[in-house]
Amino acid sequence: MGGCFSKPKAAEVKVEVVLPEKERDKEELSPNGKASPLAYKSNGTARHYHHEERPNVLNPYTNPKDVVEASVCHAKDLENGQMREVDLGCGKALLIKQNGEYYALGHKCPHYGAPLVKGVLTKGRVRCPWHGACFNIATGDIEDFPGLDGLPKFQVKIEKERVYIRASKQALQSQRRTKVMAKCIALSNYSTAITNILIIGAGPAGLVCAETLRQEGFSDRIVMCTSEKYLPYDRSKLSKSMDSQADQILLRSKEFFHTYDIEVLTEIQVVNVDTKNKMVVFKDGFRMEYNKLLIATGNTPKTLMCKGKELDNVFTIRTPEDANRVVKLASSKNAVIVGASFLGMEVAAYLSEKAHSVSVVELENIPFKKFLGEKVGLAIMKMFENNRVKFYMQTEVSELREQEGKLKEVVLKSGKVLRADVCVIGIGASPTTGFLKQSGITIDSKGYIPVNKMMQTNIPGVFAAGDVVTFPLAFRNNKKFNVPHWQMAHMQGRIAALNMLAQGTEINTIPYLWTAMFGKSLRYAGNGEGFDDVIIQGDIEELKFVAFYTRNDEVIAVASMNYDPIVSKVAEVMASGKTIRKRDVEMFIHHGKTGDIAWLTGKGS
Ligand SMILES: Cc1cc2nc3c(=O)[nH]c(=O)nc-3n(C[C@H](O)[C@H](O)[C@H](O)COP(=O)(O)OP(=O)(O)OC[C@H]3O[C@@H](n4cnc5c(N)ncnc54)[C@H](O)[C@@H]3O)c2cc1C
Ligand code: FES
Repeated sequence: MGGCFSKPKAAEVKVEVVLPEKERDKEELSPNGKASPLAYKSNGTARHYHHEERPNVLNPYTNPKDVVEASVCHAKDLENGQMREVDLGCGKALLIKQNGEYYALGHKCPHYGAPLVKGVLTKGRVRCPWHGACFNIATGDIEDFPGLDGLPKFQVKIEKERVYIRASKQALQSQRRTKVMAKCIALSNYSTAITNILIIGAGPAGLVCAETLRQEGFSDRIVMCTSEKYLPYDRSKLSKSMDSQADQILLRSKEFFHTYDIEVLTEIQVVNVDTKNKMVVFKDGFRMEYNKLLIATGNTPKTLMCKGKELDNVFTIRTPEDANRVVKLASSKNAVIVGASFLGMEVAAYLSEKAHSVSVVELENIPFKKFLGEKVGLAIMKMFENNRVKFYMQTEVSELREQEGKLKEVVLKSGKVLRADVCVIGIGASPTTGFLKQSGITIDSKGYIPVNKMMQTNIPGVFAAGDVVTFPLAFRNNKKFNVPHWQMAHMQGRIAALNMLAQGTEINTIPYLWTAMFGKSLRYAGNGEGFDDVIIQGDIEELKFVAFYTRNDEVIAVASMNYDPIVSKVAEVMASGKTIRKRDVEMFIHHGKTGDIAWLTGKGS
């Protein structure tokens, strides 16, 4: 077993930290029903923080040298509902006016640094134009994902009709704020075998769950385990910047986990979960008892079933090593990608500059046809062909041939033989739930764990989140979907944590996804499963468009390229509970009549 923490001491005391449900409800919710910060003691009682014992937060305004105050504009320069990037001399801030109030926050999205001024301002929050993270304008807190941190919040005052911002220089530089978090106070509990919260999986769902627990003041033991050898990292980069080393894409540093007492056990695989005895069994025989459990084991890439599938130089992309090795092997050589999935196409795009040849083999006749429709799929295919990628469509692999133990050729059912020094398989993935067969946790026919809106499984105290679940998607009439996106895993991890603390919080988010190929990003919000029409605005040939996916009379998803921030706008309308009608979009696009969708009139950039 590897780990962020050294192997813990032997168990001495078993500490019961469960609150009776009734008491929990009373303690954990303030009279107005909102959560308040709690600390949990190891004797099983819960208590609110005393002011002076809240985890250390530096007051940014104590030392005048660390603070800058600047007049940034005239009060009349900003209308209600407007945002503006302002310069304080040693850094910029985002100034917002809403309902007559001014707010100042960090101006860059802490996820990948998008300029939030180009995002979407709605009631009380701003949504990032790139991948849809949302920030509360009054607190800077992150309310929807991706990303882990919130925005720093700055002081604003109006004096003689001028707007002044007072900000910590350090916060202006960092442009991010990690939320106040509790630490573990259950000192006597560091046993090998007992934890309060056990999280299986150290992807975004697991990590956000652990962080949310600490943010909410949970101060008992949290153990997160992963079969990989790294602390949580940004897996979405593996197919977009394939030569990234693991330490360049870590989501949090080792020090972070130490500081907040989140134990991460690496290279350790859970092989069985005994829900009756609240215990998990690891591959090496090690056992650990838990009080509450999160299953966030993601999915496992599918492999080919044909001859030669186990050859060297045949890969699925799951770890930094996979990605790094593919880049090395493909350099000036022949690469074959099987499956025109998001992953396969991102890999093909990345390798097209490095490899001698890149071929994509796909069962369908057009890439992304089911997901994005024919027109968008064809336009993307053309972009690939213009970049030297060759497609072999409506066929599949019949054999992978070797020479001296290494891949040499990919033989297609169509009879075509492709020279191949490396082959990447991107034909989908299945939920990693095989180890749960004996657990009593319900698994559906496709291997997913069905959960309710609170991420609860059929077993009390056992939660599941991320790629491994199906859950009721509120905006699609609570039909159960599996949504294997980076954003969704974050949100579900958060909801699971809140409900481990009995906060009764239901998931209500709009799925948001992105992909990047040849320096162009495609953004997507909603859930287009079963769409029956696509309405496109813009220039699809130039890849500057927005596509609305409709079912009956309703817009159920939107995709765009070079048309920001339209997808974030649509996501905000959907998040507000409003239905976007197909006829309104058509009226707007064909006749320029905005009617009910005036929000759409700010065209893309
Ligand atoms: C190459 C690639 C690129 C992607 N790009 C994008 C993108 O651009 N946009 C997007 O929205 N999504 C993208 N995705 C999807 C996104 O990464 C997933 O939706 C997300 O990682 C799911 O998070 P998760 O926490 O559910 O699981 P994962 O991130 O898959 O993590 C699962 C964790 O469980 C652990 N685990 C599994 N089984 C066990 C076991 N038995 N015992 C112990 N530990 C176990 C694993 O080691 C891992 O730590 C991409 C995925 C891949 C593979
Ligand atoms: S840069 Fe803002 S969500 Fe990604």
